[in-house]
This record gives sequence, C-alpha cells and structure tokens, in this order.
Amino acid sequence: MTIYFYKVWQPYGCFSNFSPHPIEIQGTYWPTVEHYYQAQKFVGSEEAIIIPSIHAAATPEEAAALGRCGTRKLRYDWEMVKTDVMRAAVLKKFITHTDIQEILLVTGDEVLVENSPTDYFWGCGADKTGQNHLGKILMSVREEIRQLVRG
Ligand SMILES: Nc1nc(O)c(N)c(N[C@@H]2O[C@H](COP(=O)(O)O)[C@@H](O)[C@H]2O)n1
Repeated sequence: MTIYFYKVWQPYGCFSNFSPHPIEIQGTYWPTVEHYYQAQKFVGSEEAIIIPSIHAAATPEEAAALGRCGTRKLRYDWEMVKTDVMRAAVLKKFITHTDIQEILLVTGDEVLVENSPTDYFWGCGADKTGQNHLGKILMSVREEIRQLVRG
C-alpha cells in the first residue's frame, strides 16, 4: 500500500519538510528542514544576504516564500546540488528525532509519496505522474537508518 503524505496536520505529516523538527547542520540549528533547504538556494550567491531572514522566518511557509521569490538569483549550481542538500537534511532530521524515526521504520517497504498537487519534482503532482523525489529520499533514508540500526 502506498503511503501518501503532504500537510503536517494530515496522516504521516512528520514526513513533510514543514514538520517542526529542528536540525543541526555544520553548527547551525534550523527550525525545520524547509528553512535549511530554502536557505541553501543562496549559499555563495550574490543574494546570500537573504539567508539570515530565511533562518529567522517564523514558519516554514514564510521560509519557503522567501526562498521561492522569483526575482532572487539562485546559486549557479542549485539544480545540480538540490537533491543532495535535501537528502542530507532529511537524513539528519530522522537521525535526530527518534520518535519520527520509528514512524518511518514502521512503514517497512511501503512506497512513500509526497502528495503535492502542485509539485512534480519533490512530489507526485495533481495527476500522480510527478517524480516524487522527496518520497524517494525518505525511502533511501529509511534504508540507510535500517542499516545503521542493525549495525
Ligand atoms: N507549499 C507547500 N506546502 C507544503 O506543506 C509542502 N510540504 C510543500 N512541499 C515542499 O516544498 C519544497 C519545495 O520547494 P521549492 O519549490 O523547491 O521552493 C519541498 O520541501 C517540498 O517537499 N509545499
């Protein structure tokens, strides 16, 4: 059975990058994966001045709105690095928070799908044909943590 998730308040909401699970990466604490991911779009770019505002955003929705502002230029290599950036953040989230790690592990080998009606890259999109990269990352993180737990 495929497990669909999207909004934080829906079933499996802890799989959303908007869930309130802080992560620490290279000595900096980020309130959510979404805060971290949106900020990384500008690392080393001429728009890097926006990073502290994204970090301080009161909600992941606000962080996403800042990062998605169409007039800001993203770092030149963003398309090449964005899935690695996301995977590192999602792995950190599920290693740090053992309560949701358990929820992830209990999904066994089920297919996980971000049921975004608009996102055909991270999610499956409105017609379910999207690439579902977030779901794929979660499944690969699940496998990596399984190996770590088994030792
Ligand atoms: N708008 C929105 N609301 C949510 O609750 C979501 N989980 C998402 N999806 C996330 O949006 C991020 C992609 O952002 P960019 O389009 O690359 O700026 C990614 O974290 C998705 O999982 N969207």
